[in-house]
Amino acid sequence: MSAQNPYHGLAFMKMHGLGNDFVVIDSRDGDAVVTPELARFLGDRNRGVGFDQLAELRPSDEGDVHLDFWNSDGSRAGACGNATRCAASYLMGLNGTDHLVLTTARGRLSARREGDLISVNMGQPQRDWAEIPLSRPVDTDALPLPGSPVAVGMGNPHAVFFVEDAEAVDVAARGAAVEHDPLFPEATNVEFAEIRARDEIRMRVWERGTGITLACGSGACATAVAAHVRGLADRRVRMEVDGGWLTLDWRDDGVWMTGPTAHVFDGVLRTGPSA
Ligand SMILES: N[C@H](CCC[C@H](N)C(=O)O)C(=O)O
Repeated sequence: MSAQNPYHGLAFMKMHGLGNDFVVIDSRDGDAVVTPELARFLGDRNRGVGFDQLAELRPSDEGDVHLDFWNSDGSRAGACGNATRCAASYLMGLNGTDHLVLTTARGRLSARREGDLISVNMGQPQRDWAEIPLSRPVDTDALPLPGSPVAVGMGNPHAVFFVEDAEAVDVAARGAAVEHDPLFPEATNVEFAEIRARDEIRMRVWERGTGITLACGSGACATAVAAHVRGLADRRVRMEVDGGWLTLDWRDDGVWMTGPTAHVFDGVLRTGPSA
């Protein structure tokens, strides 16, 4: 008989924001447990649980909670807006509060309950964003030209392409081609945005380390920033992603993102990656 797996008994929660789905592990009271192997195991939709990102809750000296994020390929993500909103909703429920402060790799983020929705301030876009000059020879079949992307940092990298018709984009082919382009030394998340009006954008996303997802909160923030920087949209926009609608508002104190969250079920592992 084989020895019991060391992850036997590990409790987790399954949550999503607009179908951007997460496994959330609350490790505030003990040691951190997540490793790249555990992330890959839990992220496997056939042999594990399945998620777009894994979030681990840790104690925080500077806020109510600290969050660490992983992608389903085991890589780390510096930011995850929808998982931040989900974790905030969970903790607000536990604490009986409508406001809290979360710390992540990029710093302190404020979250608020707004009726049924949760808002988080994802901070200011990082100042290294820029128009990317695609001056070197480009394989136009591989990159979604015409139009060079706007690179926006929201604690993680994003390349936002503006397109005439977001539905017509082959997100899997184009996204995968851009994700590991040498322009992006840390690889990149890739957004395809169609401007419908100055206050409405349709966006589809290819996430670094995960692939197509139904929503990407930091990507939605990056898209709103990119659209405003290009002069295409106001600072406050509604955004339709594959999983529903978000509101983005680039204020003086950062980019606020508002939308729904869902806590779907809780589970307990019986097995895990082999030790
Ligand atoms: N779904 C997340 C973003 C994940 C980004 C991740 N794929 C990365 O490697 O940066 C969000 O709601 O912001």
